Amino acid sequence: MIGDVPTPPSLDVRGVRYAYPDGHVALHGVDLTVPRGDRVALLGPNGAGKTTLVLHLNGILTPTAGTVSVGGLTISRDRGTLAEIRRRVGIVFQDPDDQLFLPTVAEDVAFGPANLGLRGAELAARVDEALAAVGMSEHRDRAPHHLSFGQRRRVAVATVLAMRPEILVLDEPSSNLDPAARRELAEILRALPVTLLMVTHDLPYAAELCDRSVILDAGRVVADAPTPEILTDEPLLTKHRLELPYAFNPRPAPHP
Ligand SMILES: Nc1ncnc2c1ncn2[C@@H]1O[C@H](COP(=O)(O)OP(=O)(O)OP(=O)(O)O)[C@@H](O)[C@H]1O
Repeated sequence: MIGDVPTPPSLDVRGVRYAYPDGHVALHGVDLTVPRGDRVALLGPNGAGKTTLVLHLNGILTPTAGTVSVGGLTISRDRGTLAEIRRRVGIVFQDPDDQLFLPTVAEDVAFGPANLGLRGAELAARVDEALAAVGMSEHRDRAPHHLSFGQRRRVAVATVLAMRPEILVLDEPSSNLDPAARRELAEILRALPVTLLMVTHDLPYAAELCDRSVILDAGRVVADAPTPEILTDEPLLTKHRLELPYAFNPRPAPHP
């Protein structure tokens, strides 16, 4: 019966190994499953392989061994499959200016769904929905380069949301934001009803947004546990060059 078919995970990475052309092995058999609706932080020191893993999630890199599936669809070099994977995996890169290149905010947000063939009212609805989700509706007719960095990052998130992705992948979403913009973005991300994988060095951000954290080090998953458990394991953090800011409490008291 159709009702009994289990929902495939949003992301299923199985035994992914990757060697760069110069022979450097950046991933040594990574397994990572993210069920639909989960929010996972991907932590790890510089050079751990986080970016290399992210570049596998929409087929920019092809694993030397292993598989990556998104919502049950396994990535292959087939053009139709790759196009569908790129719709399903919304990656927000660290520099919003890599994702914004049209004269207005609304045009940038419309670009992806228009490429999917959406037009007219359907396209307009996608743009409205994505801009509303990141609180940027009133800036729709402005030039992206006239916005603040924090606003540009929110628009970059909207360009990806407009594709209605299966999973939203964020690379260092809190980097270069001032404290207010950092908090505003956290509130926006918390309210989004999407599966989320967030690469970050900002451990309090992981604690705020993700129930679960995974540590990658030297191309291997070395920990995968509830975020409060990871952030209170000082030997684990030290071993993998992760540091909490002074006076941060990873287990805040519940609200009365
Ligand atoms: N094009 C490349 N050719 C060869 N080796 C590379 C290439 N890109 C990255 N590497 C190496 O692969 C390893 C993983 O790099 P990666 O950028 O994925 O790490 P990261 O965890 O994202 O680091 P960071 O936190 O600094 O962004 C590193 O040892 C890096 O030097």
